[in-house]
Amino acid sequence: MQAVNILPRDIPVPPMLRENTGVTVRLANVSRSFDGNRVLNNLDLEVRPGEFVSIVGKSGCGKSTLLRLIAGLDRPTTGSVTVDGVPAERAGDRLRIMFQEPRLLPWASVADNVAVGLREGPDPTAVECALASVQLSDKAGDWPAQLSGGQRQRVALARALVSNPKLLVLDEPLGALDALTRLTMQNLIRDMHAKAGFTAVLVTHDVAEAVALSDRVIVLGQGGILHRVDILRVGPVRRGSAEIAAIEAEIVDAIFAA
Ligand SMILES: Nc1ncnc2c1ncn2[C@@H]1O[C@H](COP(=O)(O)OP(=O)(O)OP(=O)(O)O)[C@@H](O)[C@H]1O
Repeated sequence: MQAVNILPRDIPVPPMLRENTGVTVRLANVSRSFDGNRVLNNLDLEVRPGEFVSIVGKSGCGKSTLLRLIAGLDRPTTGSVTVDGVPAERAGDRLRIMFQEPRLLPWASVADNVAVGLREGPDPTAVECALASVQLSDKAGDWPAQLSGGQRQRVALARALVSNPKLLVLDEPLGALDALTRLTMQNLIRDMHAKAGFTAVLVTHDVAEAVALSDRVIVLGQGGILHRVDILRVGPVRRGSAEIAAIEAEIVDAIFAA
C-alpha cells in the first residue's frame, strides 16, 4: 500500500450540489456464483463516506458483478452488501448509476432527460443548475440526437447528480469516449466529487483514470481483492509525474501478477 501527496487546486462549486457526507458501502463475506461458478469469493470491502474507490482488474474477473451488487441490481449468493446499513437493493434515492452508454430518452429534450433523475417531482431550478454544472445550459432544449457523444455523457452525469445522491456508481462511464473528451469528463467528475462529497465507486479498464479519480484503487482478481492502493489526494493529479507513474506501475503489476 502506498500514498501519494498531490498539491491543492481551486475548484469552482457546481451550483446544484449541496455538500453531503456520502454513505458507507459495506460488503461482508460476499460471494456470487453463476451456475455453480464462483466469480466473487468471500469478499470484504468497506467504502467510507465521501470516498472515491475504483475497481480495476483483468477482463472477466468480476468487476461488473461487484458493481451490480453495490448498485443493488443483483444480490450476493452469500454475504451482505449494505449502503448505510440498508441492503443495497433498498438504497433507493440515495444511489445513482452511470453506465458506459448515456441511456438517454431520444424523444425527450436534454432538460427533460436530466429531470428523469428527480424522483420527487419537477424542479426546474435543479435541472438548470445541473445543466450549468456540466456546461450544457445552452443545450437544454436540444434532442439527444443533436449532441456529441461526450455531451450525451455530460447529460447522463447531470441526470445522475441532479438529485444530489449520496452514492454514485460508475460502470466504465467514459469507456466509449475519445481520449480528450475522456480527460475533460474525468476532471468534471473529480470536481463534482470534490465539492459534493458523495461516495463513488468506479469500474474502469483505464489504470490512469482510476489513479486520477480515486482515493483508493482496488485490484480485483479471480475471486477476490488482490491489492489495494491508497492515494492521499489533497489537490490535482499531476498527470505524467514520477509519483503517478510509479503508482500506476504498481497497479498494473498487481493486475498482471494474478
Ligand atoms: N448473469 C450472468 N450469468 C452467468 N455468468 C455471468 C453473469 N454475469 C457475469 N457472469 C460471469 O461472471 C464472470 C465475471 O463477469 P464480469 O462481467 O463481472 O467481469 P468484468 O471483470 O466486469 O469483465 P470485463 O472487464 O470484461 O467487463 C464472467 O465469467 C461472466 O461470464
